[in-house]
Amino acid sequence: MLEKRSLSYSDGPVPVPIDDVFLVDNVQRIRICETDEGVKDHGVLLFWQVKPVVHVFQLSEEGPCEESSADGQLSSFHEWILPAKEFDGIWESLIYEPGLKQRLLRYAQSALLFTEKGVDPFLVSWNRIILLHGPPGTGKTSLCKALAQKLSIRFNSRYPQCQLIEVNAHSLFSKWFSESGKLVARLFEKIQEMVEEENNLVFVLIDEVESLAAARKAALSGSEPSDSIRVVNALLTQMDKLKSSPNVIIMTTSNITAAIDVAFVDRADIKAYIGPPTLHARYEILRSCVQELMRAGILSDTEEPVKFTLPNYATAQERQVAQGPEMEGLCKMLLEVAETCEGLSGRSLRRLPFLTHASLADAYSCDLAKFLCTMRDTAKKEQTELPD
Ligand SMILES: Nc1ncnc2c1ncn2[C@@H]1O[C@H](COP(=O)(O)OP(=O)(O)OP(=O)(O)O)[C@@H](O)[C@H]1O
Repeated sequence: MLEKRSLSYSDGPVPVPIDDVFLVDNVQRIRICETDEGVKDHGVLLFWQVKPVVHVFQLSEEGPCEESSADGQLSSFHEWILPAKEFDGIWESLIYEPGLKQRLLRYAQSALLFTEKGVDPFLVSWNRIILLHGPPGTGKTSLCKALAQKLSIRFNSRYPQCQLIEVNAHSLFSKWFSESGKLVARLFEKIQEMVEEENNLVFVLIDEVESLAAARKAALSGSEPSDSIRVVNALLTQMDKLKSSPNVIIMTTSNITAAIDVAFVDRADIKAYIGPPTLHARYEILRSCVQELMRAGILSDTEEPVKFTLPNYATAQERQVAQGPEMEGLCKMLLEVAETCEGLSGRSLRRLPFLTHASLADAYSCDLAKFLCTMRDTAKKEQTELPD
């Protein structure tokens, strides 16, 4: 398709060409990604200057498989077959400062490549452990899932099967430590089983990893039974054991870095701070929300969904909006809302358009300018409710 049609492409979806029967019959959608890096200053590369890499995949619709303990009380982990339908589109929906997502992706790719090529770990060491930390609601868990999904697609010729095991550390260390020991053992037995199959790529996501530290500290202060410390140690040892398996990547998240077990932080190769969204990210997050409300026909006076696209941050910032003064006004308002939202998390931003809509007097007819005005007021209200 790329060779036949002489068109230029940028990152984003490409409609499946209706004149290509084979594609129409077999392909649901096509997306171009990561062209930005090779192209400087909005330049265009010719076809012979690029080497396109095509990944074809089918999403699994199986859903999560839940593992609960013998008494059925605690659910210790969820298992997903990747690429999963549920994680489709998360990568694109997460907006951070330029380069962050790429850095994580490249790191994981290098880690898998080093193992694949048999680099001696005594000479060059790497751990395949990622730690994302930062305030709540900044998309850490989603980013881990999106990264796993992306890698499962990128590496599907080497690893035709891919799984994500999502463990909630808090549930592992919650109440009964004697029970926790068994949970950890069972969990890692299961992971080990998967890892032994060399065509399997396994991602282990441990959320709220700071509860490890809490458990160890409580044990040291004597307020918890001493086997809690054994549980933490067991987990660390098991993680070390997994290190020798080439086909596993451990991803962890935490809301507070200071509290994470030092022994653990040290093991992580990449420690990325995921902070509250910058102005650029806030504008883009809100723009994608507004765009979706227009697509769904919620933001329009007429029955027809609105078809125009709001300009991106760079264009809005430079005030070079080509579509005329009305659009320039809308951009300015959206920028103002984004400025007002300073300090709000990505999660609150994605909720803001909903709260705005709920506070409208007439929910069935709302034009964009009025909506943006109300959104600014709602954002101010949300701001005042932020903790100090
Ligand atoms: N930078 C961002 N860009 C786009 N959406 C975001 C961003 N940050 C957060 N979100 C939205 O917030 C939601 C919550 O994210 P997620 O649960 O992954 O955050 P978290 O950092 O793991 O939170 P917590 O620490 O409270 O578990 C996501 O589904 C996403 O829609």
